[in-house]
Amino acid sequence: MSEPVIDPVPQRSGPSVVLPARPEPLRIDAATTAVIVVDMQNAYASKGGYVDEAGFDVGPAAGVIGKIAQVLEVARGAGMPVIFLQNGWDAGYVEAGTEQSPNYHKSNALKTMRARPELAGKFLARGGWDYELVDGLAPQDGDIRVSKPRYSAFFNSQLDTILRARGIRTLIFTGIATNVCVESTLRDGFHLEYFGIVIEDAVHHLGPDFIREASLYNIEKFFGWVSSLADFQTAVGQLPPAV
Ligand SMILES: NC(=O)N/C=C\C(=O)O
Repeated sequence: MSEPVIDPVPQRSGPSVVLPARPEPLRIDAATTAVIVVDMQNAYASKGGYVDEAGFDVGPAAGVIGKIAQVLEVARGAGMPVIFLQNGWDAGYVEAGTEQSPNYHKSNALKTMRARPELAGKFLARGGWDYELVDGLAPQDGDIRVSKPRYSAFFNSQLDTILRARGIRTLIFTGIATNVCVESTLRDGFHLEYFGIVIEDAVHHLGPDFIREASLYNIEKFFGWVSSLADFQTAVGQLPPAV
């Protein structure tokens, strides 16, 4: 490996490994790195969920569930914190905003429910099936769940506090959608001094395929790094098992 290895925590004390990534490899460890599972909810990954009803292709999302499960297996084995994000609002949609909020006008969930009144209250409401995490990615003891009312998990949520309180500096991103909530959260994390690494085969985009390439280019060139499931498994598998 010829590139210089970027080390977010040069003063770290415990064992660490080098994770191959684009444009450079990074040194990571279980104490200062967390896996972020972005919005793996029925809304985004299940037939009959919000994005399916809104006309997006939810089919490929199913394949991402298995990839994310493999990321979580090796991460948990090394004692790396796992944080599940869930996007949505209270059942009365107060948190979704009024016509004075851009969310009211841009959320495809809200627009679809307004256009199809029979779906009112069905999408992204806490307590409902659409808001819940998919069956194939049930949180385990010790995992952390963070709710968020907008695309970026660094606004109006506890994520930044939870990460700082644990000394987390590097975030491993998985989930849906590459080009919306994944990229939004990784970009805001960049501005908050977090090192963001997206696992390119453990994320799925919303929209045409070119938007996936565009989002990964953006992340690689300007906001973070891009790695793969296989490289993550190989690297993190070299860390000592969690006690
Ligand atoms: N999780 C996401 O990337 N969501 C994208 C759109 C939406 O929530 O309306």
